[in-house]
Amino acid sequence: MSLQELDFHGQPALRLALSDGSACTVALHGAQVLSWTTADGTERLYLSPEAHFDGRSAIRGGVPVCWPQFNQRGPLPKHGFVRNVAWHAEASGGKPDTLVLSLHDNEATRAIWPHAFHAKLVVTLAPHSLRVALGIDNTGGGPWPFAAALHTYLRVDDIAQATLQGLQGANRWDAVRDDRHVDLAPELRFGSEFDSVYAAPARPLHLVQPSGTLEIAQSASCTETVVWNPGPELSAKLADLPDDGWRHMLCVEAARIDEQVLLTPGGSWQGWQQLTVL
Ligand SMILES: O=P(O)(O)OC[C@H]1O[C@@H](O)[C@H](O)[C@@H](O)[C@@H]1O
Repeated sequence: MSLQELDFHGQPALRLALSDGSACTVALHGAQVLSWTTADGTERLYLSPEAHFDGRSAIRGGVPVCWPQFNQRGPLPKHGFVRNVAWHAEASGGKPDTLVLSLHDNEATRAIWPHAFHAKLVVTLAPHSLRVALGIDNTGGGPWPFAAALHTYLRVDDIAQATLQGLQGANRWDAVRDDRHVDLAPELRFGSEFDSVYAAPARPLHLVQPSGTLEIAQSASCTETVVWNPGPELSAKLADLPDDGWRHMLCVEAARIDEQVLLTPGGSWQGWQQLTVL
């Protein structure tokens, strides 16, 4: 087990490694997990080779934390502001397999969103799994609502050969077509822009590829699962993604969107996503 501070493309980051050889790297900027490798050396997360590491922009890849707003559903910057600011490393309370990052409201956050909060991201590494948990405390004097998402970019060998299973029967809002329906497909395949918000099923999803299967579980407090792949046209338009980036990634996000959380003073909320290599 080892914990190392490092410079990752000019950004301060922490790297946690287990004795079996698995490791994860988390940037303080956005408390963003940027890499997760299992003992066999396989990278499980997608990080764009054209991502911006300027200490302001959201980093394209890994696990961006979207809070307190999802996407453009509100007046705040897209996906909220915590992915655009530096968090702090905290002691992990004697848990050597865990990284803890923390963000308290400050002058800069209150200029964007006038509320007192403490956000905590707890990243727990095990030989075949990675768990990312977002905790939110209301440290102010009044209640406020929020949405949230752990916007995970999963690395895929070839999107044409990947399927996502477990969403059959789930209510879906297809954002590309602005269409609501129950998804009847036994498995999802990808080839063009895919952007949908699903009512999260109770059971984990499976990302199935010829090289193996990844199980994706999330807390019941995350009531939606977002599935996003930009496809070739949007990929070509996104400055921080290579034109063929869409072939190597699939975002499967543990989210809380439609019914926002209303957190009262002193109240706490937690949401998590767990990835397990089967
Ligand atoms: O480019 P951003 O701000 O990181 O957002 C990426 C995507 O994030 C997804 O969660 C949304 O469903 C998409 O609509 C959005 O395009």
